[in-house]
Amino acid sequence: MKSCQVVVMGVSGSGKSVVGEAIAGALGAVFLEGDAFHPLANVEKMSKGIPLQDADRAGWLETLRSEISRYHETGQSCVLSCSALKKSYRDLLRSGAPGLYFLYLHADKTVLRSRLAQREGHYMPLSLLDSQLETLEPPVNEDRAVIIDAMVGQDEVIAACLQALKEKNGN
Ligand SMILES: Nc1ncnc2c1ncn2[C@@H]1O[C@H](COP(=O)(O)OP(=O)(O)O)[C@@H](O)[C@H]1O
Ligand SMILES: O=C(O)[C@H](O)[C@@H](O)[C@H](O)[C@H](O)COP(=O)(O)O
Repeated sequence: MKSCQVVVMGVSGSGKSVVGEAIAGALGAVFLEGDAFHPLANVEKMSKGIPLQDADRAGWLETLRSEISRYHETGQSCVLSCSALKKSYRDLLRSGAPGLYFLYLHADKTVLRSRLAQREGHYMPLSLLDSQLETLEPPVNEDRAVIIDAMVGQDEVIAACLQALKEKNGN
């Protein structure tokens, strides 16, 4: 199987973490939880309901870029969950791992709100969803980026992601 590096992207509640972990398992790839790489200052901000700005995200994205770069350089597969809301953030990640795939989990606000309202044990409050949606630049017509309908059941979303990678990368 050809190795690949993949980012599962989308706003809070779209399913990046659960879907990312599942597809990493199916591919025999390492799963990298993007949220685990935030500096404490970012977590504190988000916990207080303060949206992150470009400057807050810069160091975090740089860390993620160097993480996926290690996998690219050693020819190992990894799946990273990361909101990657703006094209400039995605381009930064691409610079660390040429050929990087993006799977964008798309869901509408009503679905996202209800999922976040039910999610437990996460620092990200529901109140930040609006700013996430305002900041989001969907990866339309971007190289190796696939838009996945994430409003269906989790297993269907995972299957659609794996199918997309199979078509693009032969996995
Ligand atoms: N396709 C889905 N259908 C129903 N619930 C889902 C689906 N995908 C994710 N969830 C649930 O929604 C919540 C948010 O998922 P999560 O993976 O934490 O999203 P993100 O990492 O994008 O913020 C979790 O409680 C998760 O179990
Ligand atoms: O699981 C979530 O709710 C999200 O992943 C959330 O934690 C946030 O989206 C990012 O970690 C970083 O913040 P930005 O999306 O504002 O860059």
